[in-house]
Amino acid sequence: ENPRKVSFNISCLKTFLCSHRAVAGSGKVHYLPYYLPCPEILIEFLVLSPCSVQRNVKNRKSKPEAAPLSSITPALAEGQSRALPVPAVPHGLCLLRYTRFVRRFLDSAEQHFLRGYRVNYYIFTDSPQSIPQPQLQPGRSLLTVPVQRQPSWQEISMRRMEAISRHLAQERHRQVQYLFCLDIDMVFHNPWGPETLGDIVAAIHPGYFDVPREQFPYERRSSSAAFIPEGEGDFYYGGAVFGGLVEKVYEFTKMCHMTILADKANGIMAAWQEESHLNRHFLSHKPSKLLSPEYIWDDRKPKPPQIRLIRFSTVNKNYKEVRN
Ligand SMILES: CC(=O)N[C@H]1[C@@H](OP(=O)(O)OP(=O)(O)OC[C@H]2O[C@@H](n3ccc(=O)[nH]c3=O)[C@H](O)[C@@H]2O)O[C@H](CO)[C@H](O)[C@@H]1O
Ligand SMILES: [Mn+2]
Repeated sequence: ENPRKVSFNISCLKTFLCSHRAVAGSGKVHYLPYYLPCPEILIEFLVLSPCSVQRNVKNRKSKPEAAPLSSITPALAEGQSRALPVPAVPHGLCLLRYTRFVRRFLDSAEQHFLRGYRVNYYIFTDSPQSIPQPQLQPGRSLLTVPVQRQPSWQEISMRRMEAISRHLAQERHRQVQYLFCLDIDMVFHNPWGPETLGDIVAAIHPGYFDVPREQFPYERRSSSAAFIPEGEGDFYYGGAVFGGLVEKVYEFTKMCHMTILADKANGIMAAWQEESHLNRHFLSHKPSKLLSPEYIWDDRKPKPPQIRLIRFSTVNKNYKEVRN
């Protein structure tokens, strides 16, 4: 079987053919001036000035450069993993009641996540003492990174862009080539192999792979730095899975953190928090690899025929109980 064969149809592919005349809010993306305490952040923010946002939208090629949807068979994935051991790091975040998801995440990752590779797990948590220390395969280790408690689930979810970029800046992961940043309320059901490695990797959100672009829940208010006008956008990407080369992920998380701070200074929170900023970023900086929803499924959704294998999926959780 041809391993490059796309495993399912995505009707939103047709949206590439649409023209993209709309320019961000007719070119007007205004940020109010605000104070940022860290000089490093200020310098980076200049990159995101209104004119560069507008230019990116205008110059956008009508076809994204994203790689075809990944559908390499597990057999090939495993064969490759033995040949090319590359260290990889999944970063999970669990604050408040989300520590309960850690064990299932780790146990299933040991079975399915990049088997045969050296892997360091980093769990970002406000409660290091409650993180289980399961037996890991040789060459794999688990580290906890303490992070501050946050006042709301929205803030927790958004702050991971800051936490990851800070952590990468400090650690300079010399040995590590690739990393993935993953929601912790998820579990591996099937192999996640080296077919997922790429410069900068995004995944198509399982709720939007078969809906027209007009229905993507992008941020639609032009006062937000995550704004995407009608008629723009390639895919709706999920916030729960992104990754790539360490340097690229560092740049990516730093940029998203900046745009989140810009919104915060303007008193606005994007429709889907950091996921909206991630989607805006990937509009002008195309991911080099796109993972199918096989890699970011949801246990509550039945498996449609287009999805061959559910590899990584959100567990069915009680939102009220874990978030409040
Ligand atoms: C499948 C998918 O793409 N999911 C995204 C979606 O909803 P989700 O429903 O998946 O959001 P969620 O409740 O899983 O929160 C995202 C993540 O933040 C962490 N967390 C959250 C709350 C908390 O009290 N403690 C804690 O540790 C944890 O790692 C969790 O996995 O939208 C969120 C932002 O609104 C994120 O972008 C998620 O990645
Ligand atoms: Mn989640």
